[in-house]
Amino acid sequence: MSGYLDRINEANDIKKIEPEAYDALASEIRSFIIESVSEHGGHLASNLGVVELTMALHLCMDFPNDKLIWDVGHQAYTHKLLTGRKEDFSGLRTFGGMSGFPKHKESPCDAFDTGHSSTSISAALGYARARDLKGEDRTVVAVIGDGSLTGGMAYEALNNVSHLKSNMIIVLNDNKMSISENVGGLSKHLTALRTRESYMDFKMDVEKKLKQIPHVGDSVARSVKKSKDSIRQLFVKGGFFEDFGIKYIGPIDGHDIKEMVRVLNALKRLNEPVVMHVVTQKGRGYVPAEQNPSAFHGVGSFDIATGESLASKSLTYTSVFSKTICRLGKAHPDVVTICAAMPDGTGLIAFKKHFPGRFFDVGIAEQHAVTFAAGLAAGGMHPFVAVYSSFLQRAYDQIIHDVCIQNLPVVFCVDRAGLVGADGETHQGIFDLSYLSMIPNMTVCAPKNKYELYDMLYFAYQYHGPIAIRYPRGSAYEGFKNMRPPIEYGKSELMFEGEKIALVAVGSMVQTAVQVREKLLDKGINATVVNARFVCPLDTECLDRLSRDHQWIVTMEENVLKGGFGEACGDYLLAKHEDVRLIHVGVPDVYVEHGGVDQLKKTLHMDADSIVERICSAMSDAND
Ligand SMILES: Cc1ncc(C[n+]2csc(CCOP(=O)(O)OP(=O)(O)O)c2C)c(N)n1
Ligand SMILES: CC(=O)[C@@H](O)[C@H](O)COP(=O)(O)O
Ligand SMILES: [Mg+2]
Repeated sequence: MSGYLDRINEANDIKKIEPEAYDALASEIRSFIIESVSEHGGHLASNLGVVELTMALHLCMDFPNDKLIWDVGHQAYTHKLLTGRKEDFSGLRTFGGMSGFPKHKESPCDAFDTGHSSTSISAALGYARARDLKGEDRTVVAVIGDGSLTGGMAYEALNNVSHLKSNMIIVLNDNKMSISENVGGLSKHLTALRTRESYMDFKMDVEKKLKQIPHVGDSVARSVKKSKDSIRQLFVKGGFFEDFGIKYIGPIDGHDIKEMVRVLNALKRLNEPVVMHVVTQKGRGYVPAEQNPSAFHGVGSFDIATGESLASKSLTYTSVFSKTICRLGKAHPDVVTICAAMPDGTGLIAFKKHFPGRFFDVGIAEQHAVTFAAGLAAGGMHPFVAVYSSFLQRAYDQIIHDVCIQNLPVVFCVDRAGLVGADGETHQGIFDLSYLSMIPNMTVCAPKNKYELYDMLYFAYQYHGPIAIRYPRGSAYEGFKNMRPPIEYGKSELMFEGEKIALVAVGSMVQTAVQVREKLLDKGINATVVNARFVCPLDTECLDRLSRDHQWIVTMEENVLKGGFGEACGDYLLAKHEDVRLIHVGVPDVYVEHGGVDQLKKTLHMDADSIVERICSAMSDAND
């Protein structure tokens, strides 16, 4: 390998690389990304697809003055490499190491932090307008994928872009894929744009027409005006964007650096917004990812030679949900399922296979997913919306306005609830207990193990109102198989009866509570353990009983403390039982960065050892 990548130590260094070496640099970048991701895990296929596009953008932009905003941000690895962060890949997505997403605090070249989809056009428009208002000179570019363009926010932004007419470039990175197959009318429209005859005409014509654009010389204003007319000839008429009032150019080969550089340099001189449609191949340069981009969208460590995962395979809560929802679907023809572009991640892919007519992937459109579910429920179906906790944040008003006020029977299957690990602060599912349990008519519950998830899903089908079941990413706990009393609405489960200290835990923290109990037993303390099961409504009868028999009540949840289970218990108990002493274990008032879940729990003092230490020290303080 000739070490072109080694010559890139900071932003803009790519401009020193001779054009004949661009292909070699691209292939070095690909090898580097494949190696890093094979070790640490990460978003492989999307990153491999945008190597040339990122190089072209870096050749035309001046960092950090110019602003490049990546939608979702899962495809920014080449951008990180080209802005001097090669060494940081040794800590990619690990605790204290480099994030897998753009982070302004990591580099001034990361203009805007992302993680959730469809925000880039709004943010870029904000940057462009701020530039105009302040009289600054900078290029602003948003890069949005075809999947992310299914999100409603993108259209709200395009509507505003069309109105404000600020100078900005929207690069539409079309790889014909979301995480899974892209869906819907937009996807069909992009296919039409890609395949219409003018694409070939455009490719043949582009060089000739660009040559007609005069160089920006002494009189910038005059030549810009002239060049605008020439550039205008390149735009293709009649597509969605044109109809929306925004210029459209493309489709352009997203692996042809020189062509993209020529077009970008021309577009920079325009004084209005433009969509540049590039076509890329997801997973390019790594055969297993090219063949199965969905499987290599987000991966754990894997063997480069075979593409086989090296991560240990265990039964996940997602797969328990997946199997259970299929059983429910078979038994009950009114069961319908909805996901927002996550059929694989949520485990609905099996339901789709068995009941294609009752499965709906609505694209990256959580808001629509929830109101669509409300409509289905109003129309007599029983919808199960499977969604990640952090993405459900998008649909807050829809949960209240469309589901809960009407008390409709929608089941929210909230996956990735709690700490998710390597994706970090944008993806931690640590707010749902707070944001859901404050809504009137909403029921919120969390299973302690795989059996309880099964039982809760069946319970949710019988229950006729809005109900959320939240469960974590990763392995399903298989312990306490024999502790399986039937689910009773709003009732907790007494698992171990002790004295003095009661540990009242939610979902994933039940396992930790039992570990705490064992460690306390070693110290001669026999603590009670209660599995809360329901966060909303609270089992106040149980809380009354516990506060009569115990001096300490320790609440435990994988959720922010603010507005969470502990706070709700505290509000109830302190009003009624003045003597009871409370300890609340949960996520403090901070954003939790990326890292292994166990490591994060230690750092947040949510692991069994830290909790025991805290209990012992609180007890000894109280005795002093
Ligand atoms: C609000 C929200 N919902 C879901 C996701 C999960 N997600 C991350 S990337 C992605 C697909 C994006 O597709 P596209 O924009 O085409 O990018 P590609 O991966 O194809 O490069 C999805 C659904 C998310 N990040 N944010
Ligand atoms: C970028 C993004 O939002 C998704 O790809 C997410 O990283 C998937 O997370 P899981 O790995 O938990 O499915
Ligand atoms: Mg895509």
